[in-house]
Amino acid sequence: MGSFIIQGSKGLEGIVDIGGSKNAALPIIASTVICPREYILENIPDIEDVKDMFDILHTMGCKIQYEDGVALIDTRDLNTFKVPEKLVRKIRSSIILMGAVLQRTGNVEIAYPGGCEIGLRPIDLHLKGLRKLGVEIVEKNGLLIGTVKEPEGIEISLDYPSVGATENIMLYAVGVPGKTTIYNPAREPEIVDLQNFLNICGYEISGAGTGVITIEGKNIKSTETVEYKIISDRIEAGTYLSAAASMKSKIYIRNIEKSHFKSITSIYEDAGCEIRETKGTIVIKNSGRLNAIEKVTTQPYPGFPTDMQAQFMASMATANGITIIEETVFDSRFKHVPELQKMGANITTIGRVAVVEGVERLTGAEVESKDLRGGAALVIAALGAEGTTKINNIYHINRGYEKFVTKLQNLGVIITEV
Ligand SMILES: CC(=O)N[C@H]1[C@@H](OP(=O)(O)OP(=O)(O)OC[C@H]2O[C@@H](n3ccc(=O)[nH]c3=O)[C@H](O)[C@@H]2O)O[C@H](CO)[C@@H](O)[C@@H]1O
Ligand SMILES: C=C(OP(=O)(O)O)C(=O)O
Repeated sequence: MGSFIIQGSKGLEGIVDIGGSKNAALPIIASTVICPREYILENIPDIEDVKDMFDILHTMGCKIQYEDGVALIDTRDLNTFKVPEKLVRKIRSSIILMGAVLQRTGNVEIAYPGGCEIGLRPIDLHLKGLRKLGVEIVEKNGLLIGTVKEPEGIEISLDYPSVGATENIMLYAVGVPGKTTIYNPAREPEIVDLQNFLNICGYEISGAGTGVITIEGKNIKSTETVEYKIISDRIEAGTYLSAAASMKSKIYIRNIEKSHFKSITSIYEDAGCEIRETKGTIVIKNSGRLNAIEKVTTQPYPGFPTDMQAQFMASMATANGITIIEETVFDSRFKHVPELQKMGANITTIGRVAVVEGVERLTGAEVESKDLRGGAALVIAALGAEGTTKINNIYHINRGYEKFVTKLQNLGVIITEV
């Protein structure tokens, strides 16, 4: 599964270029199956999850070429409504194919999805939404079998602003006759990107990023090639920001949309970092030990993202004072805590609350990455630790970070992948 070996250092310096957003690219790639045509997608990150999504589409008959961040996808020869089970179980976004394949073929056969093990992660809201839109769904031998029966636009109110459920409903509803309205949808920038992409394809969606999304069902006949550029990854940007903030550093983070991660930058400013923005670039400077933040609670967008909780915790592990971190989005997202403790962090958890008492410095140790962001948190902890850290099981990290080793090396980090 591979390991990173990281030498603790005194600080980061240099420039890092942020790649395309994992959580925007995956549903957009999935949505190319809805309409049989060719697509040219730019800024697709070179990460394991994207490779798995390509494998799924390829297995279903689509043609894919990928080079230098550009994917050419041809979905005209999709030849099945059965989504390959093994691959579906590897990644989270595979479930979005449920809505997309149903819209294309009227049927779907799909397993429960994989992704980070950070809690229960049910898909009841996805299924409830699709059923309301006229899809019959039964479960057989662990597979979900969906058939379009009476498609009709309707009002759907989500009990929770689930990212995946919002996307799945959008992908199916684009071609459902009539008007579908989603109340309390997820408002993440990745949902706005999905709306923008679908509208360029010719569909009619409005309201993404607000509390109501409206979809006018349309039957697209166009075969014209669609070109689209994916937004940059706010969580990747936030991860480099956390890394720089954890030590005496000055780095330039390029290719970002600052408005997408205000909740992250404002917390690091409160902790004592200097953050400036010029067009598309952030300069972050930290000249001393961070100040602890009294309390941070993860929330759906525009709140502080759960996907930054672990990295933030790693920063606060050496801050001056006590930080309380509450995880409200997922029920089991503290698997990095015992690993940080092995490095000398003083963290206590009570249910979904972690109390982090900053220590002067962490020490290198052999630790294990249990999930994507927890793994990134261990890298951040290792950067400022005394001595060498070995992080095992880095598969999880490579699922979501493009050229992680090279980008860190460019910032002066001594890191090798073995
Ligand atoms: C590939 C992708 O885009 N992944 C992101 C997506 O995951 P994902 O789409 O899985 O996250 P959701 O927003 O759906 O989940 C948020 C919460 O809602 C619950 N829930 C969700 C659906 C459902 O049917 N029933 C239910 O109870 C989940 O268990 C969880 O507690 O959004 C999360 C929240 O921002 C991010 O951490 C993930 O990085
Ligand atoms: C939880 C994450 O990913 P996924 O939903 O793909 O497991 C993440 O990106 O932090």
